[in-house]
Amino acid sequence: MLSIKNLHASVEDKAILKGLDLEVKAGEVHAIMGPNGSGKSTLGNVLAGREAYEVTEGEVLLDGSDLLALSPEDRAREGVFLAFQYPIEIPGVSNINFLKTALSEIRAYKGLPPMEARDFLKKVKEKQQLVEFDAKLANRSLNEGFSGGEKKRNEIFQLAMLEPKLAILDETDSGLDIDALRIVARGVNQLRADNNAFILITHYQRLLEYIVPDFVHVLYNGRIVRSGTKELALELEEKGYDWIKETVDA
Ligand SMILES: Nc1ncnc2c1ncn2[C@@H]1O[C@H](COP(=O)(O)OP(=O)(O)OP(=O)(O)O)[C@@H](O)[C@H]1O
Repeated sequence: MLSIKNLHASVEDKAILKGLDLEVKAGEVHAIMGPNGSGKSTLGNVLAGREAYEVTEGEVLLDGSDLLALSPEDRAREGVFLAFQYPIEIPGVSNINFLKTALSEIRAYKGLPPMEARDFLKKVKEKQQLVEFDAKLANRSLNEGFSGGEKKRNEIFQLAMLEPKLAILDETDSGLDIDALRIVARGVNQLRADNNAFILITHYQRLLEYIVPDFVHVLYNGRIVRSGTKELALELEEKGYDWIKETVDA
């Protein structure tokens, strides 16, 4: 599904990603861990196509097509979803209207007409139940005044509604409490399927107790320097990152 080869990217002329390789297949969940400042969020931002991030070398293919050639909007239409650490608030735009517009955009891109109102509402109900999302939140303005946990719930609800091919969840922030972690975990577990993939950026071994990833990668100094299974996350928890830095820097 996603193939990243020798990716180099800079922010304000500072090289952050320095030859990153990553292969993600459909049906897989990959966790990306690594010390502060190693480039984890930068990777998410580069994949989503955010402006400040300049790719200087390498390629990213999504189902064999050049992802980097697409605008951020078209990446989203192609099914790439990036959940930010701090989702924006849009007063005056209800969650439901936002999702209706987003879904119509995705369908139009695929040459499909907008969903019938009845079908859309059925889908809203079904997905609300699936991810246990409060109907009252769905009708409020997008993220306005939402608590951290409610924003997380909303993020998972958006995921459920938009059914992206590739979801990148940046959960780096230490402000997530245990409930928010559980919300994210439950949602991801419900939505995991053979035709989608997840990249979870996280500092938490704890999150990975709830979502068992197929692979764990350590990003250090702009490259993936170690990959393994969930045992690698346990090892990191126990030993910290210094042993990895020592082997890489040696
Ligand atoms: N928009 C930006 N402007 C300037 N510098 C940036 C920007 N985005 C990232 N950087 C810099 O790039 C480096 C990598 O940041 P990034 O957020 O990707 O690391 P991270 O691995 O996610 O870190 P953390 O674990 O602390 O969240 C940092 O030195 C950061 O200051």
